[in-house]
Amino acid sequence: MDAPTTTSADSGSGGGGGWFTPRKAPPAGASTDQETPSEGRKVTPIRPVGRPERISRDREDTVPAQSAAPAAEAAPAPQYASAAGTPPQQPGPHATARPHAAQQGQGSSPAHPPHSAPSAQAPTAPRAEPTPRPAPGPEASPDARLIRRTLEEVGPDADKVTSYFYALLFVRHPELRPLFPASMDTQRDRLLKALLTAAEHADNKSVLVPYLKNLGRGHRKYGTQPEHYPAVGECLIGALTRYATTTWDQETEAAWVRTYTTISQVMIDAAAADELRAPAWWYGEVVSHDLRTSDIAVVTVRPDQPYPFLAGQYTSLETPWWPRIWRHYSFASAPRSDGLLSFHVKAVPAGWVSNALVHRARPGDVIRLGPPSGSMTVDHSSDSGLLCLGGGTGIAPIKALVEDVAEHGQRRRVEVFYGARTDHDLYDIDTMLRLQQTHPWLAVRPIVDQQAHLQLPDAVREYGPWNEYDAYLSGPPGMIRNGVDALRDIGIPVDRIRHDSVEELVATGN
Ligand SMILES: NC(=O)C1=CN([C@@H]2O[C@H](COP(=O)(O)OP(=O)(O)OC[C@H]3O[C@@H](n4cnc5c(N)ncnc54)[C@H](O)[C@@H]3O)[C@@H](O)[C@H]2O)C=CC1
Repeated sequence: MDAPTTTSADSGSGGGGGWFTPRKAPPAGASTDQETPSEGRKVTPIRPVGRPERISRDREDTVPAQSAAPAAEAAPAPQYASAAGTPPQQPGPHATARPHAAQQGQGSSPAHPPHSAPSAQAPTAPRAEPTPRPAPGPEASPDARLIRRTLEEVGPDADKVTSYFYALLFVRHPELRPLFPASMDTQRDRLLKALLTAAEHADNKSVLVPYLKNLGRGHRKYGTQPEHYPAVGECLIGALTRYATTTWDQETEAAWVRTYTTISQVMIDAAAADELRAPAWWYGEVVSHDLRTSDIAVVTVRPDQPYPFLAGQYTSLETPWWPRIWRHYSFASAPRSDGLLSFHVKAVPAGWVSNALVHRARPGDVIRLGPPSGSMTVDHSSDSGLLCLGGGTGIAPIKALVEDVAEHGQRRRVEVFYGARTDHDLYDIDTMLRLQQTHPWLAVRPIVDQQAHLQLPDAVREYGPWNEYDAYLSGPPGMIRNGVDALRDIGIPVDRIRHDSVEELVATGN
């Protein structure tokens, strides 16, 4: 599924001098346009580069409840937490728990941005728990060591670096500002964070390259073009120059330029290869909207063209009411013969997209879909059982996995633990029990916190043995974190534990 990209690991590595110049011209006719089914293509707001595909699912970034429009600069608190404490993860919204990884400033501080720049004090990325930065090992390359030294210095000023970076970007390249969401609060540090994370792991090519390819492909929907990358890189260096005052020197700058050049080339190549075979986005017309509880809806859409994906994967959605704000949701069904796609959406307090999808979307509305992503998929060459933990709306991809096993006609044991806080929150239990009735190899066990007096992961310990099972976890970050611990405790090897990556490449040690 990966694009046959050139990773260009050494592109631009001939020295820290020149800036990266995109190898490929922007694809001819590759417009950033969007079309509505009836209106033809029109210009789509784009986002230049570098938002990590952080899984937010229905736990999306939020906006102050009173905001009528996403214009305020006050930052909402994104809710998706990092999986600190879990093993390093493969980048991508799904990861196994395998313990692997997962500016031409030239010393001069750029001019201060005007005060209208994004506030430095606003909360930025989800940082539910700090993830310690891995110390550069003795085998770290000289560039990696310099980069980590910079990151260590700017770490305490992360918010300021973020604000300064965007201020620079928008002051120096005002033409890029309309390409970002009107309010930058929910997303503003994703770009920088992705770049810094990638740079930090520059030595770990086996993890980094797939991560960047995915990032590059995912950025097609924003309309990212190769010529945006130098602008971003320039401002990245500008921001680092300003805040890494004691460690920044020519050598460090050269290391950053080389690393950023490599990062951007991998992303550009991946996007270009993807362009040959898939659209940058799909339109999806809402064909049904089933309000299951006061805050959970099952939304089914019909894509405007075939949408290939695998059970267990997820996509990103943009509603017409909040342009350029994308949120991730898992496919709640295996691919269907009628091509329809379903999503389970929980409206979270002050969540922009989730509230729109739950409370506003109606049949006939048209949303946009990004490409499918994630690798929490079933290995059909194996006959191991599947132990699935689905917490809350995290049951959505688990249901898709069950359907996938059913369609492949195998008789593998599938044990689903469906966790919820109250009975009422088991909004999809009827579907799951129907599946259980149909398939003798399937067991579904609802675990309600209030009744069981224990949380979902602990309930699993009371059953088993699980040593012949592959484990799949889907739900809130805390559940995944505790679930991984619980499953490892009961002897499931970490390379058989699969779950959505709560934050790529940020887990300890990757
Ligand atoms: N909608 C979708 O397509 C998908 C959503 N998700 C994620 O699933 C989550 C669903 O949220 P809600 O429905 O509000 O779930 P919730 O907060 O009500 O929790 C659901 C279950 O997880 C357990 N749990 C929660 N925190 C735990 C912890 N710290 N340790 C152990 N167990 C814990 C609870 O006991 C409960 O059984 C969101 O974070 C969402 O991002 C994940 C994959 C797909």
